[in-house]
Amino acid sequence: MLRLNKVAVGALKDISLSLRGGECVCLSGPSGSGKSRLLRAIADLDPHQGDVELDQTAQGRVSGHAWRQQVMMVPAESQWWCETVGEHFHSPSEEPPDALRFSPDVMTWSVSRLSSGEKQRLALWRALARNPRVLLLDEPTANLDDQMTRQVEAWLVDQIRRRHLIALWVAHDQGQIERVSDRHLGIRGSALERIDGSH
Ligand SMILES: Nc1ncnc2c1ncn2[C@@H]1O[C@H](COP(=O)(O)OP(=O)(O)OP(=O)(O)O)[C@@H](O)[C@H]1O
Repeated sequence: MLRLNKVAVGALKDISLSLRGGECVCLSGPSGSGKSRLLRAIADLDPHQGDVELDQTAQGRVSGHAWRQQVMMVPAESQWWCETVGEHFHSPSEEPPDALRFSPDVMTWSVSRLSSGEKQRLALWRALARNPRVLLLDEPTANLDDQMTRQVEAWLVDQIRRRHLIALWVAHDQGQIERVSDRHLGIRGSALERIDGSH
């Protein structure tokens, strides 16, 4: 269980929330309303007020590095710091999941050739390959076409269910939110509200 207790970051105040394993919670809100900042605060990448706790371990009790091994954020723009794709994985011999539609030699690819959509799919795989407890997804399909979006959505939801991951997923597209979310929270001013019609 991931718990936020009275978290305040940027314009958001008093955010209290519990997220369970295997549950996919979508977060929406106007541009600039603070979605990415909230994810960064949960990942201990931005300073904030209030408490964040994972399975009774408070964020402040472990190093940022150790926290982020469990609480993995996949930002909208992924970072790549080595020359080849495989150097970013602990097990470069791993086969790419079918849903991501890569050829088996993708680990040998140079990062410089990657399209934005390839980077996005690889960043998702890289995050899951590290076996986190929590996935913080910032518009994970923003660079993908409709068909690939559906495939990646289905793959992510399946991974979230099977691995019992805690997932907070920033999304703008109402259709996507309806397809993937168990719960839909929207930013309204400084607060989070449950959006009507979420199941
Ligand atoms: N480190 C920071 N210090 C001060 N202000 C920041 C910082 N990071 C972001 N902001 C500001 O906080 C606000 C929220 O930014 P954030 O990136 O969280 O928005 P968002 O809801 O994710 O928007 P979008 O949908 O456009 O990606 C913006 O006005 C942004 O300029």
